[in-house]
Amino acid sequence: MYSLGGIRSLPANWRSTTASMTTTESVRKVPQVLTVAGSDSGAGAGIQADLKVCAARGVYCASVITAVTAQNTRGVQSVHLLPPEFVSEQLKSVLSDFEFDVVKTGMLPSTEIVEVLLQNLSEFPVRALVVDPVMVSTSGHVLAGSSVLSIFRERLLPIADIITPNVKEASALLGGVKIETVEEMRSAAKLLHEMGPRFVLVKDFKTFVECGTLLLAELAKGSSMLSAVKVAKRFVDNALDYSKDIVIGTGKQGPFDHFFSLKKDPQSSRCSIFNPDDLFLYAVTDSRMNKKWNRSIVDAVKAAIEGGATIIQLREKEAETREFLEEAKSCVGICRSHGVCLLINDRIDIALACDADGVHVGQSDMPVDLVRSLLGPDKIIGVSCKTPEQAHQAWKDGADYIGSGGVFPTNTKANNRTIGLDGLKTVCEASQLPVVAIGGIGISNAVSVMQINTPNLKGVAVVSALFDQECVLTQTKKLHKTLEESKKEV
Ligand SMILES: Cc1ncc(COP(=O)(O)OP(=O)(O)O)c(N)n1
Ligand SMILES: Cc1ncsc1CCOP(=O)(O)O
Ligand SMILES: [Mg+2]
Repeated sequence: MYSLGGIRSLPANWRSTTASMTTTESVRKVPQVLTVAGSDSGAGAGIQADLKVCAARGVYCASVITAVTAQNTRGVQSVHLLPPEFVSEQLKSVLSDFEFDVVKTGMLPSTEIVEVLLQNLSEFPVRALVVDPVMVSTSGHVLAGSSVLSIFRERLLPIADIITPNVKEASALLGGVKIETVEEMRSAAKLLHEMGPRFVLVKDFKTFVECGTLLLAELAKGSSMLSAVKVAKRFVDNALDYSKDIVIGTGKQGPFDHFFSLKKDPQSSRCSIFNPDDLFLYAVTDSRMNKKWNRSIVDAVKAAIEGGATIIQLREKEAETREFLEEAKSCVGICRSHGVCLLINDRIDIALACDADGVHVGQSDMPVDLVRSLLGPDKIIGVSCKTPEQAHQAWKDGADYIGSGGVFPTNTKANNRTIGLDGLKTVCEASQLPVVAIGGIGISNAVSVMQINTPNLKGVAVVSALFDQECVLTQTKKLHKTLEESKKEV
C-alpha cells in the first residue's frame, strides 16, 4: 500500500536537470545514480539489490557502503559498521567524479555516518535525494538504532525530495504512533511531510524492500515523481508475482528476482510481465472521434493516462499507415514513461514497427497462434471473445487476456452482437484468462458491469465514453473514480 503524502511539486527544471538518455554525435549520457547503503551478503536488499534493480531498469549505479552485514534469507547474523572517515572517502571519490541524477540513502547506521553524508552533500550538492530511512530489516533486525532518529528528523528529512519509510520506520520517526490502517498510513505521511521532505511514500511490508530503489532508477531517467511511483509499483508487483514460485535460500522470505523480465516462464516459455490488474480502466482510442474533436492520437492518449487509464489501445481504423506509425511511436514513448502498456488494435505490423507492448485482435483478425509466433513470448495479446469456446481457444493459442462484449449496445462498432451482462458473466466464469468487458460501457453503467463480481473480470474497456467527449481528461478521471468506488462495494 502506498500513501503519497507529498503535496509540493518538484521544481520546474526537474526534467531538464534529471536528464534522461540524450544522444549527440559522440556522447551518450546514461542516467546515473548513487546509492549510499549497507551491503547485504544475501543480496536481497541493500547495495546489492540497488545495483541489480538499477541494472534491470537501464540505470548506472555507483555505491558507497556504510556497513557490511552478515545476512541471509533467515535473518541478519551480524553487522559491521564502516568507519565514518572511510564512508566519507568513498563519498568524496564518487561525488567529485560522477554527475549523479539522483542520490539515494539506505542504511545509515550511526549519527557519525549521517554527519559525514550531510557534510559531503553540502560540498557536492546533488540534483535529487531519495531517503529510505532503513531501520529494521525484513527479518526484524535493528539496522539503525533510535540514536539516528533526531538527526534524521532534523537534518536529513528536510533536504529529501522523497522519503520512503515502511510503516515501522514511519512509526519510529513519528515517536511510535500506531500505523495499521490505510487511513493511519495517510495521516503518518502527512505528519512526516511536515518535517520537510517534498514527498512522502509510506509503504506496507509486502513491497517495502525495493520501492525506494526503483524510484531512484525511474527518477534518474527523468520521470515525474508520480510516474516514478507508478512504475515502481508495477515493477514490484510483477517481480513479486514472478518470484512467488522461485526458491532462494531456506528462510521465510527469500529475495525477489530483479531480472524477472529477462526470464522465461518455464510453464509456457513466456515472460510473465503482463499484470491483469492493468485491465482496470482500458482506454481504446478511435480515429473518427479524434478527428471529430480535432485532437491528435497523442493528445488523446496523454489525457487518458493523466485521467487514470491503466492500459491504452490504439484503435485507428482509418489512419494512413505511415502517419499512424509515427503517432504510435510517440504514444509508445509517452506510455512507457508513465509505466502504462500500449497495445495496437488489429495491426501486427504497426505493433512490431513501433515496439508496442502488444496487440488486440478479434475473431476475424489474424489467428492468435500466428500473432504469438510473430510477436514472440514477451508481448501482450488480447482477443475478443463472446463465448466460452472462444475464450478457451484464446487461452490455448497463447493470449494474455480476453475482451468480452459488446456488453451493451454501442454505435462505435457496427453489426456487433450484444451479449449482455449474462453473456459476459458466462464468458468470465469459463475463461482461464483475465477478462475486460467492452461495449457501451460508461460512467452510468460501469458499476453494474463490475458488480457481476467474478474474479476473472478485471475492468472495463471504453471508447466513446472517454473519447467522444469534449474533455478526455475529465471523463477518464470520472470513470476512474466510479470504478474505484465500485471496487470498495464489491
Ligand atoms: C479490449 C477490446 N476488446 C474487444 C475489442 C474488439 O476487437 P475486434 O473484435 O477485433 O473488433 P475491432 O476493435 O477490431 O473493431 C477491442 N478492440 N478491444
Ligand atoms: C471495439 C468494440 N468491440 C466490442 S464493442 C466495441 C466498441 C466499444 O466502444 P464503446 O465503448 O464506445 O461502446
Ligand atoms: Mg479487430
